[in-house]
Amino acid sequence: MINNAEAWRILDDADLIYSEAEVQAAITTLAAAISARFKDTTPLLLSVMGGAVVFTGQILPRLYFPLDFDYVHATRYGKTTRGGELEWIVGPRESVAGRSVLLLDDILDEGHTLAAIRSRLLAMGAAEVACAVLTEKHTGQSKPIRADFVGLVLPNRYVFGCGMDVEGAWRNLPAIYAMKDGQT
Ligand SMILES: O=P(O)(O)OC[C@H]1O[C@H](OP(=O)(O)OP(=O)(O)O)[C@H](O)[C@@H]1O
Ligand SMILES: Nc1nc2[nH]cnc2c(=O)[nH]1
Repeated sequence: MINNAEAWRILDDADLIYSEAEVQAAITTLAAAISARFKDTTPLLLSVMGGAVVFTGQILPRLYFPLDFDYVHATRYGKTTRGGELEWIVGPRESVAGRSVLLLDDILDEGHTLAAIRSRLLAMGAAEVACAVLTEKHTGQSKPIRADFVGLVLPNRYVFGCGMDVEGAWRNLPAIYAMKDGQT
């Protein structure tokens, strides 16, 4: 992880993209839409660790339907700002077979992470896989997956806060920031 002084310098130089109040409003709106869709279903919610930890903890108490909860852990950015091969740390359990699954993640960027997780779940027999993301980045490129629920749209910059890290740091921030251009 980056050192303390470097982490503070990155935050000092960053631009605020969404305030804590804007993030909370988006999560409330998302929770209402997801609750309307799943109220008769009892889906399995799968949180994609580690970036989804904040989004998951904040949206779960706002969801108003019976649900099962579990997680998968996969990463393709590691401590860098560029995506690579997806590394599985904890895969889905066999019990996904036959289930209606809702994936929760912090960000849909190029889409490779959620596309790979979705494919694996379907190969394991999941009945359907939907995706809810706190944020989606406008990359200007086509993506291998579309999210069913998107909270906030992001510019094409490396962002952090609300579960998203910059070189391991700042997942804990309640707002969303973009790194100064040229720092990635
Ligand atoms: O749409 P993509 O371009 O595939 O990127 C999205 C993924 O990138 C981040 O995970 P990361 O690999 O950084 O691991 P983390 O969850 O531990 O931060 C984020 O949590 C998403 O899962
Ligand atoms: N922290 C962080 N993780 C990501 N994963 C994919 N895109 C991003 C991003 O902009 N920031």
